[in-house]
Amino acid sequence: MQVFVIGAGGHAKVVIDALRRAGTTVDGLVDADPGRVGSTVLGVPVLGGDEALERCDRQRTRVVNGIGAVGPADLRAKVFAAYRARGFVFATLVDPSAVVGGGVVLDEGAQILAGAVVQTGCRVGCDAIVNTRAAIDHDCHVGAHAHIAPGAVLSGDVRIGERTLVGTGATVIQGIRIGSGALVAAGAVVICDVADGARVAGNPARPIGDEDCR
Ligand SMILES: CC(=O)SCCNC(=O)CCNC(=O)[C@H](O)C(C)(C)COP(=O)(O)OP(=O)(O)OC[C@H]1O[C@@H](n2cnc3c(N)ncnc32)[C@H](O)[C@@H]1OP(=O)(O)O
Repeated sequence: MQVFVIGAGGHAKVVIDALRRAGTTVDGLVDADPGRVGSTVLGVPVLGGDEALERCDRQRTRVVNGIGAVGPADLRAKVFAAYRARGFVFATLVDPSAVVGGGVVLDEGAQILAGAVVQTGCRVGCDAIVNTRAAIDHDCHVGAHAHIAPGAVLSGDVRIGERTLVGTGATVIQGIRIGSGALVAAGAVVICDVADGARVAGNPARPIGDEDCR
């Protein structure tokens, strides 16, 4: 099986490193920036733009999303959809230092990174990231393309909508529902539900901008 990482920035670097720890060789990177073609990331060559993989046998190729997200993950989701439409399959990635409980469901392309903990009964949606040392307790559902950033904590039975960012070091108490395309700021403590598209920050988390925290 050949493995290619999409993107050649910081998240791609972390993903390559995790894949190697898991015993997987990365054959190349693709990146939309023509200026990066011919360069290397951790010794892995940037082969070209999206067209670079066109002739790959889809059955013998896996791709890994190396595009990070510091807000709602619109670009990451768009790239995932475009590659799926071209017949590519995304590899699911679990860093060997992560703990994944019994019965956890990881959908296609989910990424569980170094030191993360995903407790029993959780589901991590397509292309979602559980980043470095994030902790997700029992029975949480993380939506497709959502990003649980480094050190964030979800207590039990939390729901996170698609493309939502739960920022670095944020804490979400048990049973909370956070909508799609939302943003929880770094360090926030979320004690009430958050609407689709809302941005919240602080302890307790309150809206920044015009959105409601219900
Ligand atoms: C491996 C990796 O690197 S993964 C990366 C993960 N990254 C993150 O988690 C970053 C999450 N982003 C944040 O927390 C950002 O600060 C954001 C998105 C919430 C705000 O960013 P911006 O849109 O640029 O807003 P801005 O910095 O102008 O702040 C707007 C207001 O919110 C406040 N604010 C911003 N961030 C926070 C925060 N984390 N906690 C509390 N208040 C905050 C600001 O003080 C400001 O308040 P004011 O209007 O009273 O002055």
